[in-house]
Amino acid sequence: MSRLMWAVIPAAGVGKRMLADCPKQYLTLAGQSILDRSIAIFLENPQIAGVVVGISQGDAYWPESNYFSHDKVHVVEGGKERSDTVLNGLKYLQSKLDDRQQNVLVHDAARPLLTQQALNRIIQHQGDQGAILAMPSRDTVKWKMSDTQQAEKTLDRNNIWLAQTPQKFPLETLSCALQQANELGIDITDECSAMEAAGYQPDLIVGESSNLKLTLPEDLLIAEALLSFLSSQATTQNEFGVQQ
Ligand SMILES: Nc1ccn([C@@H]2O[C@H](COP(=O)(O)OP(=O)(O)OP(=O)(O)O)[C@@H](O)[C@H]2O)c(=O)n1
Ligand SMILES: C[C@](O)(CO)[C@H](O)COP(=O)(O)O
Repeated sequence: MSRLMWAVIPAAGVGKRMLADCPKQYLTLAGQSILDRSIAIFLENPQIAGVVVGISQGDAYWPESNYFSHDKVHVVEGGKERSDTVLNGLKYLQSKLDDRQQNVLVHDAARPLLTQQALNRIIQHQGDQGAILAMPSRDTVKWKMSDTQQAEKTLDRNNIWLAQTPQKFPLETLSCALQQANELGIDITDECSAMEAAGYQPDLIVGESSNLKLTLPEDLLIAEALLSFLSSQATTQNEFGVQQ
């Protein structure tokens, strides 16, 4: 039997673009907080050992979570940037795990609609340079001129993939790649960027368009609709997506 996997969930952002009166991970979707939904997805998967959540210092909302004192949920302090929060989570795992090169998953708290099918796809993926969930672009993609609001060219969309989470990498390699990117001042918005900068070529696994990152106020409305769509699908499909 393969070893159980750890997940790091960065949840220390302020959600500026959401324009809400609390950090967006504490807004509720059908009665449950976005953060609790994200944590629950991992705890419900039998291949997950535990979850490390990055929480801001003095976060007054976290104690209200259903997972505040759950034995499989461990908390680390959030950092200034998302990558700093992730690094804190990785450092915690490095101090806890014997095999420091075991694969770990990193997933945004702000993506509460990840399905078990997509999570299983990335957990089961075999490959030595890591992997991420991503979606092929379905739009025509323009490259904008740097100085004006004009199109300079059209990119080949076959080569454009939009990054999602979870992203899966060997613990020590990812930690080194993130630290190196920090030291070199490279702008890192996901783990894969750090790995690319360190010379790796992670695999792209097809994600799901429903695995939305809740960023803007209107995303909440879309998420409510997707949630009810996914719930109706779940009652008619098994974990392999087969109609029952
Ligand atoms: N210093 C930070 C910044 C972000 N995050 C987390 O990283 C994920 C993805 O980031 P994003 O969607 O950009 O969240 P925010 O930074 O909160 O949003 P905004 O940029 O609108 O402020 C979120 O789960 C967020 O809580 C984090 O743990 N630590
Ligand atoms: C990691 C991520 O979710 C991949 O899409 C994303 O990079 C998070 O940060 P963003 O820069 O706010 O999209």
